[in-house]
Amino acid sequence: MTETAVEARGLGKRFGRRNALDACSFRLPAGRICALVGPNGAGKSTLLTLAAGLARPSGGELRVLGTTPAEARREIAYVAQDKALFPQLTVADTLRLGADLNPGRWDQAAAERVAHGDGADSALDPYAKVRGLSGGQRTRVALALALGKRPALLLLDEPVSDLDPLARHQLMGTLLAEAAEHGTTVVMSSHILGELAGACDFLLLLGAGRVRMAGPVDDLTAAHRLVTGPGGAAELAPHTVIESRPHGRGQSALIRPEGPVGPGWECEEPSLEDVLLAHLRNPSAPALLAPEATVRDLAGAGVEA
Ligand SMILES: Nc1ncnc2c1ncn2[C@@H]1O[C@H](COP(=O)(O)OP(=O)(O)OP(=O)(O)O)[C@@H](O)[C@H]1O
Repeated sequence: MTETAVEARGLGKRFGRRNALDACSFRLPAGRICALVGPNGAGKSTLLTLAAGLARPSGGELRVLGTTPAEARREIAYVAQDKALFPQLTVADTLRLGADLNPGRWDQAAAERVAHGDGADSALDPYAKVRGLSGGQRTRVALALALGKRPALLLLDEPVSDLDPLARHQLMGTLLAEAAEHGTTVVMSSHILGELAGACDFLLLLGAGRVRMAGPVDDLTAAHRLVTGPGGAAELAPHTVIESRPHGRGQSALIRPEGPVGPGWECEEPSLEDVLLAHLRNPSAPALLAPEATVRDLAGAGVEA
């Protein structure tokens, strides 16, 4: 097994004159559960499509599981936003198709756990046709197909947006268990920031097609401080200020400290959601790549970080 699940070097994808991805360089170590975050149009789905081998980059390079996405396809499962399924098949037939398409690696028990959940209330009728299922139920069938394949890399495009809270909770638990037991790498795009913190240990934040932040969640939150104090914004000038706003008679800010913060400022470590919201509100904040997310010998590759 390679120690790097996904590695992008100067990756670009253009649609006409628009850059959906532009000079993206980052590394995702294997076995991580990576949240892929960014505003609408940031390039998340484009990146997942390239990683799944369903489109080709316009520039740069993308390596998946140590090879090209096309070569790695057997090891990859991808659930797109539109959850493409055969509407005329039943749930049971869909899972049987998954077994037929993945001989020697299909895990029926894992697929059924995802499709039917824990509670009797949420269990899907195996004889129900896909076309008669609700959006969230279809999502569960698509996720069951993906997890039943026992992929080394699981790419999920907004998997939780239409799941009920119990199904979301179960899915997050399943992903954590898969990563722990089988070393599966998961990349999951989502706008539901509050739910990512518990499940994801790695983050990739995109903005306007560029990498704005990448690295282990703990390292990224530890690199920031939420500060509140009576001073003016000028007092924070030595630090990288991601976002600053008036707070009572003083100031409250999210910063990347470049040394000790002056006296009088209350300092605390922010949550992942605090860090993400501040970066989303300030698209021009300087990018941050943790060492673990940095492509090795990038200079040798002639690519800008
Ligand atoms: N097939 C396509 N043809 C033309 N432009 C496209 C195509 N796919 C994506 N784009 C453009 O590329 C940019 C990135 O789109 P993408 O779907 O990757 O964003 P996203 O981060 O997944 O957004 P969202 O959060 O809304 O799902 C957008 O400006 C979009 O309009």
